[in-house]
Amino acid sequence: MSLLVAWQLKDRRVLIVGGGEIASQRMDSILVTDASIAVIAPEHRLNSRARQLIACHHARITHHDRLFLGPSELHNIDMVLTALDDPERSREIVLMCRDARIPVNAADIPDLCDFYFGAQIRDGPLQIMISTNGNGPRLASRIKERLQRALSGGEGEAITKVGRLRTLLKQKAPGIGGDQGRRRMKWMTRLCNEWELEDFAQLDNAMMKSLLEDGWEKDRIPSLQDVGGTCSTRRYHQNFHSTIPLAVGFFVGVFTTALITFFRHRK
Ligand SMILES: C[C@@]1(CC(=O)O)c2cc3[nH]c(cc4nc(cc5[nH]c(cc(n2)[C@H]1CCC(=O)O)[C@@](C)(CC(=O)O)[C@@H]5CCC(=O)O)C(CC(=O)O)=C4CCC(=O)O)c(CCC(=O)O)c3CC(=O)O
Ligand SMILES: NC(=O)C1=CN([C@@H]2O[C@H](COP(=O)(O)OP(=O)(O)OC[C@H]3O[C@@H](n4cnc5c(N)ncnc54)[C@H](O)[C@@H]3O)[C@@H](O)[C@H]2O)C=CC1
Repeated sequence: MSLLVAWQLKDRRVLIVGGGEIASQRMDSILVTDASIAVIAPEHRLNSRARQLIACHHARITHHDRLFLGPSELHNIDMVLTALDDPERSREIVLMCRDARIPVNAADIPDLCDFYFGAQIRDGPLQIMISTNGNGPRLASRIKERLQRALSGGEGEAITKVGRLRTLLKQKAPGIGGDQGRRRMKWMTRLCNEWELEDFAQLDNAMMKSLLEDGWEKDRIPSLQDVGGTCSTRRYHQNFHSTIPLAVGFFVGVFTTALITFFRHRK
């Protein structure tokens, strides 16, 4: 099994060796982070996506038109990803990374990887990774599709707004730990538990202000309506869906009673 972490790559340099389909997928994944990227691969064997990414992100990606030379390529590199059609060379590069104590992923040699990629779902600050620890990559992809269907699509926006609210709250009630920190965490936890996830997406600056004034300052959790929001459609649908079986049961009951009464009267 692996340790699942969200790896921060700010101010880090990632080396991608190879320029084919898998290498271009790696570029996409690393571009989401704040790392700078070096790509070593012969120009004539870059696939169209790799070519496009290198052209569009010249401030982030530096392309070196050559085969991987040796350990000198690893100078000042924090992470290495190999995606080569040459397993022997890939293995050699992994061993060079081991010597240099640089974490490495080789797309074709799971046994030698320090970490794996996984199927990813992204929505704003929300990231979900599905790992099968090398057992079934295609199944990871199918599980991703299942999870995508279960999400509303509003989660990213809700998380962004909660992030902004937490920043405002920390400005209002600063400090790390202590009584203030405990009170802050307790209030945020209560708010996140009591509101529907989608409700947070509605928060604008004015609503955040009144949430902090009427909520945080009075040590209570106002409703979404209290701060000027409207009942979320998701909650409406959930309530609506849970009402359907009750309503059907009620009408079936009324109908059956009416039938019994009707036939009794006819006798
Ligand atoms: C160990 C790992 C190393 C790593 O790359 O980090 C690895 C290794 C290998 N994959 C191979 C094959 C395929 N990989 C995919 C797809 C994905 N592979 C991904 C990750 C990983 N692949 C890591 C483990 C992830 C885990 O935990 O399961 C995903 C999730 C993420 C990503 O690549 O970014 C991405 C789906 C992304 C998405 O759809 O969202 C497909 C299907 C397809 O292309 O649709 C196939 C063909 C069908 C099949 O084999 O299942 C082979 C060749 C096997 C052979 O020769 O037979 C090897 C090497 C080997 O196993 O020896
Ligand atoms: N992890 C995964 O999800 C998957 C991994 N793979 C494996 O990933 C590897 C790469 O696959 P693709 O991108 O489809 O291959 P590809 O054939 O499209 O690209 C290979 C690239 O490596 C470059 N290259 C080869 N030797 C090099 C060297 N010494 N220095 C620099 N660049 C070099 C080539 O110029 C080319 O750009 C394969 O070994 C394949 O088995 C394949 C499918 C899925």
